[in-house]
Amino acid sequence: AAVFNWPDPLIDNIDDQLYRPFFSPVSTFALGCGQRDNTSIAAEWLRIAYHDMATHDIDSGTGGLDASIAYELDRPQNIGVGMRGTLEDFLVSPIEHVGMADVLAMGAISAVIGCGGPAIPFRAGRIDATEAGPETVPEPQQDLASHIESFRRQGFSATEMISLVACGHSLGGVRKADFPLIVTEDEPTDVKTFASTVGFDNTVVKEYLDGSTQNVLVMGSNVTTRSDLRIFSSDNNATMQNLASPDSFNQICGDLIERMINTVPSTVTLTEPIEPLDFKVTDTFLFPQGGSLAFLATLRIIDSALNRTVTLFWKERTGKFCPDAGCSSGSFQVDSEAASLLATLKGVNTFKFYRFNAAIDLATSISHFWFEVNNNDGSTPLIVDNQGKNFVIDQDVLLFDPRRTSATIGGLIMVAAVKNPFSTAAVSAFTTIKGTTAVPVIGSVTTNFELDSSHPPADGYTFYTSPTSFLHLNRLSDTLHATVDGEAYSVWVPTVVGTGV
Ligand code: HEM
Repeated sequence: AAVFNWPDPLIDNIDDQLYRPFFSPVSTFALGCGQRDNTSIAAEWLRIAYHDMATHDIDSGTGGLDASIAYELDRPQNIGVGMRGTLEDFLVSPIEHVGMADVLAMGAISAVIGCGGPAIPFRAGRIDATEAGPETVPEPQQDLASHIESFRRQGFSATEMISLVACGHSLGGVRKADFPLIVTEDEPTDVKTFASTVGFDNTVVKEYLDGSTQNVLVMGSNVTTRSDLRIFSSDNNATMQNLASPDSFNQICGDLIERMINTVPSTVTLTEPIEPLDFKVTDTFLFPQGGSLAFLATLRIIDSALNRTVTLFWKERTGKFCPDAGCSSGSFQVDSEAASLLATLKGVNTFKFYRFNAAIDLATSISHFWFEVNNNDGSTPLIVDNQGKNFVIDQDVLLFDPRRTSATIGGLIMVAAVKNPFSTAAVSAFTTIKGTTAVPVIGSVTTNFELDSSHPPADGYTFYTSPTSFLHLNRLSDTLHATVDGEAYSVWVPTVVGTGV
């Protein structure tokens, strides 16, 4: 599994989206296989992942799951309200380090488990395309040879094609409004579902084999568009027979959908699978306050029956202030939070958040920190120190100041603290901003900060603030950058609400 070397905004954020419910639509909207548009949210999420991936060309190594679908929505092959609807579901989910392509891939995993299917490992690191890919999504009126060639180009054999289509068509169905030549006028429903059950299971296979299927791509009156029939029967039903066992259906579909979401351009390298982290440092803030440096930090631990105490330790950046064992502070608050469905499928039900608020000596500052976790059961306390490397604070010159930052009706007024600049520092924020319903693609903007007239210099720091023209309301994440006395600094600001943290 992927190792979390703090700070790592990519793994940090993905872990939150996958394993903390209510952090992101990704882990919540598709729960319970909830219905929408006469089919399910999950069906819409799974279909878009396939269509986005279907631009892959194994021969040239181009295309794949890269969110190019956002530029391809006007094509007939991508017709359907679910496509735009899904991108709208996810408008709030990307950040600077996590693109829409990773979000679509997480969505596919959530769709499958939300409807009772298998848990699929998630690897991160997809890169969003900046333009449309080729028009290579298979369509129902094409012949079998074209479909075999489409799937070959996407990286799947003819047998895998049969399985992947059966897996995908376990969910949802075909809309009359979008496909009037397939779901014809005489059909009583607006959506003709592929199977008689809503969940992610092999009903679509069983009903095909026993002849009771209502799948309109198998038995619809329009023979030209019976693509599922041509595909399913292309090896005399051998693959469909194999999928008739629920276990092999789950196994094969889990593996193939995993390969589907991991189909990316050859220039992209994905991380190892991201499992729930045993120990995760989160919500760290360092800023000058009342004669010292306030240091807020949280250690998230997978909950167990143990009655733990956790202590934060740190060492000075310059000079001597702390005892040899390090300065220390106990947690002031412990919160519990239920884990997401995906986490529970991996045996993790609850997280505990040990929160710290330490006052750091201003003159000697802080260079690194670590934690001691005591299970209070006689065992040796565990040291949590970023795999032996410590949690290193790389600089204290440019800091994000959450307490001087304020939320107004117009959005966030961000404040950065710069340590003792000899000359005026050039401070700016690189802000990732939400796409819109019309253009569901994330963007970014760089904003120069101004000397903060409402916060005079204090504790050896000078404050800079975002101008009122700052695009606050659409912000997804920020990195602050500054040039201070000729040196460049940056600080990653995780998505937080403005005041007081
Ligand atoms: C030859 C290949 C395929 C063809 C011709 C095809 C065709 C179609 C058509 C015409 C629809 C109806 C869409 C709508 O009305 O909104 C549909 C729905 C769907 N397809 Fe496919 N499909 C293919 C492969 C796949 C694959 C490989 C997957 C995923 C692994 C997939 C997943 C879905 C899902 C989940 C839906 C339901 C969407 C909803 O209810 O909103 N399809 N497909």
